[in-house]
Amino acid sequence: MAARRFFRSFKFAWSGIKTALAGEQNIKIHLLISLVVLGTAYVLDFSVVRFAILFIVIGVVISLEIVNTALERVVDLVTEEFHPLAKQAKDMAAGAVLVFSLIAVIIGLLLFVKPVLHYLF
Ligand SMILES: Nc1ncnc2c1ncn2[C@@H]1O[C@H](COP(=O)(O)OP(=O)(O)OP(=O)(O)O)[C@@H](O)[C@H]1O
Repeated sequence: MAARRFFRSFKFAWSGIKTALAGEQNIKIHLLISLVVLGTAYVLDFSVVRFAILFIVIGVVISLEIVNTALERVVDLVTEEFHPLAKQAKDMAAGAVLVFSLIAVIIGLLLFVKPVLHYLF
């Protein structure tokens, strides 16, 4: 019973990921960039710890994008009229994505600048 409930929840979660991917260009772009970043890390012979950091950052960025998309859907469900609270909710969710995206860029620079320079020169 518990296992069946777990697999049902997993199916719904997987369906949510597919819906977000189908409807959101941003998430597709994030996935593409993530693959390029992981490929580059492989070429640069990154350590396990560096790969783990990359996976955490990629996971958080994509998860935040999905939560942001879910929140946009809920706001649109509540009102299609202009409402200051709808604006605040959407803008704050977008702000959360932006905050972590900036952190991700800083982490990326910290991880990649030295190895890339070492690889090139
Ligand atoms: N019902 C609303 N009332 C007031 N402002 C809104 C409303 N819906 C959207 N907005 C404003 O317009 C902006 C764009 O809204 P939209 O729904 O297109 O989201 P988006 O951030 O562009 O999403 P997407 O990632 O799908 O492009 C929001 O960030 C918000 O500032």
